[in-house]
Amino acid sequence: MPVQPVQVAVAAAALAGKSAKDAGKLRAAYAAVDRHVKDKQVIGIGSGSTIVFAVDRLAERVREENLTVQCVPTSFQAIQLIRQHNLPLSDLSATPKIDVAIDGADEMTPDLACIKGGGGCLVQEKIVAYNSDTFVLIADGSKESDALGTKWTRGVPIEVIPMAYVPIQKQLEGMGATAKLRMATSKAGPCVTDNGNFIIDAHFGALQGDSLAPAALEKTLCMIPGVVDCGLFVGMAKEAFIGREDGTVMHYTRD
Ligand SMILES: O=C[C@H](O)[C@H](O)[C@H](O)COP(=O)(O)O
Repeated sequence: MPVQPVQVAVAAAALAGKSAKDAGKLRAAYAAVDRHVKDKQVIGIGSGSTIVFAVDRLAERVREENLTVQCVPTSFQAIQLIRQHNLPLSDLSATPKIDVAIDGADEMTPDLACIKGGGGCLVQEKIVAYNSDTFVLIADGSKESDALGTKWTRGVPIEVIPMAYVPIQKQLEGMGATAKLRMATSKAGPCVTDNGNFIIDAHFGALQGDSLAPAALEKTLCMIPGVVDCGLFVGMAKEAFIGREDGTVMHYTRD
């Protein structure tokens, strides 16, 4: 897969006080917004910490260039970000065809397969990505990986219907995974998603080999009754911008 460095113009003030990791997220986010956002587009807004920088830059460009855009959120967090920046909020009913969706990733391989859902948002993210002409990942350099499951070892997030979580957990354990029900922080009990479901984090080790290859595992997991979707996104992203700690931004493209 082609990968090459790209130039990104970022004002020094935007980087002031940021850690090298956050600066990497910011540069990646700015690179994606600057290359992909155009007037009159419908834009999918992802979730997580990296997308915050993308929405900042999007709002700046909308103000400065007087752009007209529609923003389709992938989570409640994204709705809040869109509203806080006074950007036009849309949804898939009003604007079912998205021009470009931009979103973060927890781990990504050079073929742009990735694990998502570390922040509990994956189902709406996958729907928005699927309905986009172009799905673009943004991340800092810690997310680059040769094999999924080797850097992000908390497990593949799997969103499940609450009444089915125990049999699904047992099935995942039978497949050799360490499968944990994700618990909430600052609330007693399980983490409840924006869709009212639970998340099981299933760690299988490196996702390699016939049955554990990301594409095969994604299909297997999504076939289990009670599974709504999983955080494996394979063959979806067309491009990724990765901001490394040395200040470079690498641009991955998939043929
Ligand atoms: O559930 C969260 C989403 O999938 C995020 O896009 C993913 O976890 C990456 O988040 P961050 O940008 O904070 O690394």
